[in-house]
Parts: sequence; C-alpha cells; structure tokens
Amino acid sequence: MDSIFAPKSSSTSTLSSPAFISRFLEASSCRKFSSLTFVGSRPFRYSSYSTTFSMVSNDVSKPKIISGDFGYVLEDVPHFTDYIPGLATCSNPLQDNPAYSVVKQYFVHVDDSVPQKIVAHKDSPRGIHFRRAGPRQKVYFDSDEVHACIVTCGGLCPGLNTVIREIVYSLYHMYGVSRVLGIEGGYRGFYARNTIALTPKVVNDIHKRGGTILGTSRGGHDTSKIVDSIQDRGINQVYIIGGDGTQKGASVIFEEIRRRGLKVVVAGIPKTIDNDIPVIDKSFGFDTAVEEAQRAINAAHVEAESVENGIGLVKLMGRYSGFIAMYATLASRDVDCCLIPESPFYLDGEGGLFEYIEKQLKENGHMVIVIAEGAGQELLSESKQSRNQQDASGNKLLQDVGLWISQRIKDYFSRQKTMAINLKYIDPTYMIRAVPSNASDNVYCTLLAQSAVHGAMAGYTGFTSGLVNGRQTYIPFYRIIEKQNNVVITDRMWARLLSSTNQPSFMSDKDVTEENISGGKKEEGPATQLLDNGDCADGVLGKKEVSSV
Ligand SMILES: Nc1ncnc2c1ncn2[C@@H]1O[C@H](COP(=O)(O)OP(=O)(O)O)[C@@H](O)[C@H]1O
Ligand SMILES: O=P(O)(O)OC[C@H]1O[C@](O)(COP(=O)(O)O)[C@@H](O)[C@@H]1O
Ligand SMILES: [Mg+2]
Repeated sequence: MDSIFAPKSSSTSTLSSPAFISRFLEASSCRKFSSLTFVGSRPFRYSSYSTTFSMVSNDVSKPKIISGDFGYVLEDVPHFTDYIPGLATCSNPLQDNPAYSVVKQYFVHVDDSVPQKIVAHKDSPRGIHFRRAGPRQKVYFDSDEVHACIVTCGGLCPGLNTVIREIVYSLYHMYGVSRVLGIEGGYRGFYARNTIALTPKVVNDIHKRGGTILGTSRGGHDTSKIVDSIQDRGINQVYIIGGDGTQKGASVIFEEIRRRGLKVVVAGIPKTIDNDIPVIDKSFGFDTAVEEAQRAINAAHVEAESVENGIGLVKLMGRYSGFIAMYATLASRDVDCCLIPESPFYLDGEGGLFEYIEKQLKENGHMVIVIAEGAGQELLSESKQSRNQQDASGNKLLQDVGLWISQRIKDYFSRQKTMAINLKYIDPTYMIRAVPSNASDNVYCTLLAQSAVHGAMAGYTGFTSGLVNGRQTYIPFYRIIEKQNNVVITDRMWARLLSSTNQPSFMSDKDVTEENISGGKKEEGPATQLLDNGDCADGVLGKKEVSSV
C-alpha cells in the first residue's frame, strides 16, 4: 500500500544542470532527438518521473484539426510534442514480442484514421476522421520510466474490472512496465485515500467479478489537488475510466497537466451503462446490461401471462438516454410498450397510455411495459425541493417513475371499474449494472484497454479510447463531452421498436419538430452507431464542419 502521506518529490530544482541532463538521457534506453530544446532561459524541472519542460506553443489548448483533400478532416488528439520540445523516443518493445512478431504491419501507420460516418454518396466529402488506435513504432516512454495509475469514477458498469485488468496486463506484458497504481474510490481517492499496487497477479481473476476492485464515487473532483497528487507521486500515465462526468473531469485534469507542462498522459476509457456518450459505437457493459435486462423482462412476462389482466412493469436504467430500454425491448419481443426519456408520453385520453393498456388487456389478457428511469419525469408531481436535488456529481436525482406509474395505472383501473388488473412491478436496475461483463463485452474492454495503453506509450494524451465504426480510435476529449448521446425518436431504430411493440408513438406530426428530435440535434445525425438513420458524410454536418476548418 502506498500511503497518501507519501513525501513530496524532493528533487524539483537542483536537477537542471547539463551534467544531470546528459546522465539522465544516457540512463534511458530511449534515443534522444538531436537536442533538448530550451525555450527562453527557463530550465526544465525534473521531478521523479514527471518532467516539466517549457511550452512549445501558446495555442496548445485549441482543437487539433487537420484537413486534407476531398473534404478530409482529422480531429486529432493532443501529443506530448505539442507542448514539450525535444523529447526522446524509443523503439516499441512489441517489435521483440514473439506473440506479435507474426503480425505483418503490426504498427499502425502514422496517417491511419477512421471515418466518423461510413455511409457515403459518390459526391460526399470524406468528412470527419479520428486517429486510428494501436501500437506505434516509436514510443515516448522507456518501460522503467512509466509509473501508471488507474481510477474508476461514477456509477458501476459491467466490465470495469476487465478494463482495469487489461490495462495492467497490457502495461506489464506488452511494454514491460511494472509500476501500476490503483487509485481507490474515484477522483477523491487521488488526495484522500490510499493506493493499491496493481500487478497481473492481483488483477488476474477480477474480470469475473462485477463492480470495480478500486471502488468508485461521485463528486470530489478537485483539479489542483488531483494534479498535485499525480505530480507528487511521480505518476506519468493516468488511466481514467468513467462516464460523461468523468471524462469532463479528465479533460480538466489534462488541461491542468498541460498548463504545468508535465510529461503525463491522461487517457480516458468511456464507461456508461446508459450509453449516453456520443461518437463511440456503444459503451462497454451495454451488451451485458441488455442481456441481463432480458431476465427481468422474462420474469415480468411470466408473471403477467399467468394471471388475468396481468401487467408486468420493468424499470431499467437510463437517466437521459433510453438505449437499454430500447434494446432490451427489441431483443425480448415480449414487451408491449417501451417508455424512454426521449419520447414524451401522456396517460389519459385518446392515444394515451391508459387507452393502450386497456386495449392490450382486452385483446391479449396481459401486457409487459418497460420504462427507463428518466422517462416521464415531467409528469411526476414533484415538490420544488425534490426537483432540485442532485447527487454529489451534480446529476439530477430522479423520482422513481416505476412506482409512480404503477400507482397511476392501478388508480386508473380502480376508477374505471372496467376490469380488475394484476400489476407486478420489477426494479432490477442495480442488478443489471452489478453483474460481471459478458463474453463480448470482455473482448471489447480488452481492446479499449490495449488501445489506451498503446496511445499513452506513443505519447498521445487528452484522448478517450473509443470504438468508431468497429475500429479502435483516439477521440479528443472535447468531442466526448460536448453533448449527450440520446435515442433519436425519428431514427429507424425507434421506428423498428414502435413497429415491434405496436405501441402508440404519442407524437403528432407537429411534435416532430427540430426541438423535439433529441434536443434539436437532428442535423448532426446519430451520435452513435446504435442508431441507424443512414446519415452520410455529405449531410449538413459534413459541409458545415468541413467549411469551418
Ligand atoms: N464538469 C465536470 N468537471 C469536472 N469533474 C466532473 C464534472 N462532472 C463530473 N465530474 C466528476 O466526475 C466523476 C464522475 O461523474 P458522474 O457524473 O458521477 O459519473 P459518470 O462519469 O459516470 O457520468 C465525479 O467524481 C465528478 O465529480
Ligand atoms: O444510484 P447511483 O449510483 O447514483 O446510480 C444511478 C445512476 O447511475 C446510472 O446507472 C449511470 O450513471 P452514470 O453513467 O452517470 O454513472 C444511471 O442510469 C442512474 O441514474
Ligand atoms: Mg453520467
């Protein structure tokens, strides 16, 4: 255990002499560039393994956008060389790894990139691309120099332990790194908790367990305390696993690290059971969650069809994004109605939920309803006080829509006296996210973790490792945190759902306005490949974004 009271690095000022610099470079097996450049007269500060150099440019915090022929745009991620001059590089140790020596062209070409949109027309501009993830021929860290840490933040999600395990394994076995710390209890763990030494032995079995062996938390993000702790411990690779809030936190940590001129990588791995992170195809743990939700839906179906006028009601997670509910519904085929936050609904009157339930019960004798936790929040009669309640991270606390709607349905039928109903409410929300990841999520987690490690070793920083169109990429933080990924209710996927359940859409033509379509984001097309509106690179977005570069 490494104590939080670890002494501050003492060697911060006396190590700038030319003799020390040359000894340092000799000691490293990394080949140095022709010279170490000093901008101005500021000496560099060598503090344990995190090194402070003078900044190369004042413009480093701007997005790195590179344009090419035929409307090609690369939204690149930051790299050490953007703000640290004269860094040494080494050959990638993977070149001597027997397991990988069989792979032809194992190293990713420097110009490889992955298109954000793959549906194209013959006149389409090539559109936005992200840097392809994977090992690079040259790395910016000597194996002995690396001191990595891993932290998990926000709510649980299946696969967290797998990602932790695979980061540790990649660092140890691909890059010969042997110093990896686990930060306990989320962001606040950097300054308020002890750390755990992570070795392949410690993490060997953890992918079979749900949760995170490191623990997690909401709130507690104090940028300067976190970066101080990173600097004091001599950490130079920070792997941050978490959702939209966590990636926002990672982005400010990265900015502070860059402001201080530290040779410290900040790499994000996107975690969200709600699948509310944009750009990426889907988040890890999502498949597992959908699979697990089937068990609850099956139970609801069995209960409902075993009694007269049975209603099985299942609440699933999804604060603002109804992906789990939508996919679980599509997968199950037993669901008669799926309610999500993106699709407003109403209870009474023609075309309302009560009318539909009555019809279903008359025709089939039972029905199954799936409701995402964030659905219909505007309908819940809530006190002003509860409306403003937030969790420690600032996320709005939701009322239990499952309990509320169960009561409203029961009240309606007892008022109507047309039929006696038998409603069973199942709330499996925490069970779904507490399970270990399934086989396909395990593979996905492995690729995300390996990609993050390859990127970090190659000197990339300020990125989230993510799957785009089936390829691993490095996505700049600003693209991950700029908006939320939502179900687009005018997308084909939602239409498929409506046709599979036969539920009312609760929408009139006038509701299909720009504002109602996922918060007015229609012109930007689907933020995720879990949607399917066939948007291609010559859409409004393509033209707008290309011309703005
Ligand atoms: N805008 C933000 N800036 C900095 N840190 C943030 C921000 N939003 C959330 N965080 C931090 O990220 C962590 C996780 O956020 P949270 O919203 O709870 O979960 P998730 O990352 O799963 O969305 C918390 O420690 C929180 O303090
Ligand atoms: O009770 P908790 O831990 O706050 O978690 C509840 C929330 O966590 C989630 O599962 C995921 O949220 P995050 O991605 O922000 O962690 C939401 O669907 C849900 O509202
Ligand atoms: Mg979140």
